[in-house]
Amino acid sequence: MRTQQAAQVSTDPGPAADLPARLGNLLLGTDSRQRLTLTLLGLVALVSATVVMLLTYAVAIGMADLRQVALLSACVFASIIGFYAMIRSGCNRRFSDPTLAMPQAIMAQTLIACAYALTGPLHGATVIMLALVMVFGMFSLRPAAVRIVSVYTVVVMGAVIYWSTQHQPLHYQPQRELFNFGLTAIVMLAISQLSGQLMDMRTRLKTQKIALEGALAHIKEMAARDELTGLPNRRRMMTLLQEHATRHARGGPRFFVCIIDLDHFKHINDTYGHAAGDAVLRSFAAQAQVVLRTTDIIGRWGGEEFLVLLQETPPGEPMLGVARLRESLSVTPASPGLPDVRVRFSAGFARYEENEPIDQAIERADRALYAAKSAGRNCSIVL
Ligand SMILES: Nc1nc2c(ncn2[C@@H]2O[C@H](COP(=O)(O)OP(=O)(O)OP(=O)(O)O)[C@@H](O)[C@H]2O)c(=O)[nH]1
Repeated sequence: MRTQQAAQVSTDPGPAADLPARLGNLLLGTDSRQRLTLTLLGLVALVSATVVMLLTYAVAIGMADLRQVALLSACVFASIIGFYAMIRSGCNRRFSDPTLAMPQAIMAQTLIACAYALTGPLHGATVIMLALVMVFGMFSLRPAAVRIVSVYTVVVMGAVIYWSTQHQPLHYQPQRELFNFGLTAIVMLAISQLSGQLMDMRTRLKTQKIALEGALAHIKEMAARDELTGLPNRRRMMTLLQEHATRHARGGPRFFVCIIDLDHFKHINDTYGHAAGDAVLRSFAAQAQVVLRTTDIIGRWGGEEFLVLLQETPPGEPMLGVARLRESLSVTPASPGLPDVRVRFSAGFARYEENEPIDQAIERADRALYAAKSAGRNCSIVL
C-alpha cells in the first residue's frame, strides 16, 4: 500500500475569507493530494456530463429511449457520487493507487460504450470520448494500467458494437461498425504506446532533475569552499560575518574577528617549493579545525592568511583557542613532508562593536595583525 503524505493546503482562508475558498475547502478538503484526486474525478464528471447531455439530446430528437437514458444517467451520477464519497472520506487511501484513476477510467469507458449503443444515429460522436478518457489516463495511470484500460475498452466496444449491429441494424450497419471498431482498436493501441513513451520521458526528466539538483548543490559547495584547504573561502566568511553582525544587532552573542598570517611563509615556499607550501597550508587548516572550539569558524582569507570568527562565549574565551593553536603548532610538524619545520603565526584580534559595519572590524583586526608582525611576529594583539 502506498503511503500518503498529508500535505496540507491552507485550511483557514482568514477573516476576510472569500466564499469560494471556503467552499473549495468544504468540497475538496484541505489535503493537497486528495484535492488533486478530486480534481481528476471532476474531469471524469465533466466527460460523463457531456455524454449525458448527448444522450439527452438524442432523447429530445427521438433517437434514444428516455427510460434507458434516464437509467444510464442515474448510474453515472451514482458512481460519481460514490467515488466522491470514497475520496472525501479518505477510504481511497486504503488502495495501492489512492487516485482511483483506473476504476474511474473503467467506469467512464463503460458509460461511453453504453452511450454508444443508446444514441442510434448519433453514436459516432461518442467514440471521441473514449480517446479523451485515455488521454486523461495517460497522465494519471502507469503504462501497464493504460494497457489494461485500453484492452478493456476494445473488448467492451467489440461486444457493444456486435450487440448493436444485431439489435439495431438500421443505425449500426456492420461494415461501418467494423470500421469504427478498427479505429477504436488503433487509437487504443496508439495511446498505450504513447503512454509508455510518456512514462520514459517523465522518468528521464526526473533523473535529470535529481542530477541537476546534485550538481547545483555541488557548485554551491564549491563556490563557498577554498579548494586547497577545504575551509570556507573569503566570500563565505564575509557572508558568515555579516550574518553574525545581524544576529548581534538583534541581541545575539558578541564575536571577535581574528586574522592569522603565517610567519615567513615565503621562506617555506622558497626553501621547499610551492607544493610543500601548499601542504603546509593544508596541515595548518586541518590542525586549526581540530584545536579551535567547534563554535569558532576558520576560513581561508587569501594566500597564507586565515580569518577566524570567534564567539565570545564566555567573555575572554575567544583568545584561548588561538593560543592553544599556537601551542599545538609549536610541537607539530608543519606538514607530513616537513617533520622538522614548525609553523608560527601572527594574529590580530578585533572585538565586533555594536552596530559597526563589518568591514570596520576586519580593518581593525588587520591593523592588529600588522602590529603583531611589527612586534616581532609569533604573537597576538587585540585592538
Ligand atoms: N604554496 C603556496 N604559497 C602561497 C599561496 N598563497 C600565497 N602564497 C605565498 O605566500 C607567501 C607570502 O609571502 P609574504 O607576503 O612575503 O609573507 P611572509 O613570507 O609570510 O612574511 P610575513 O607575513 O611578513 O611573516 C608568498 O611567497 C606567496 O607566494 C598558496 O596558495 N600556496
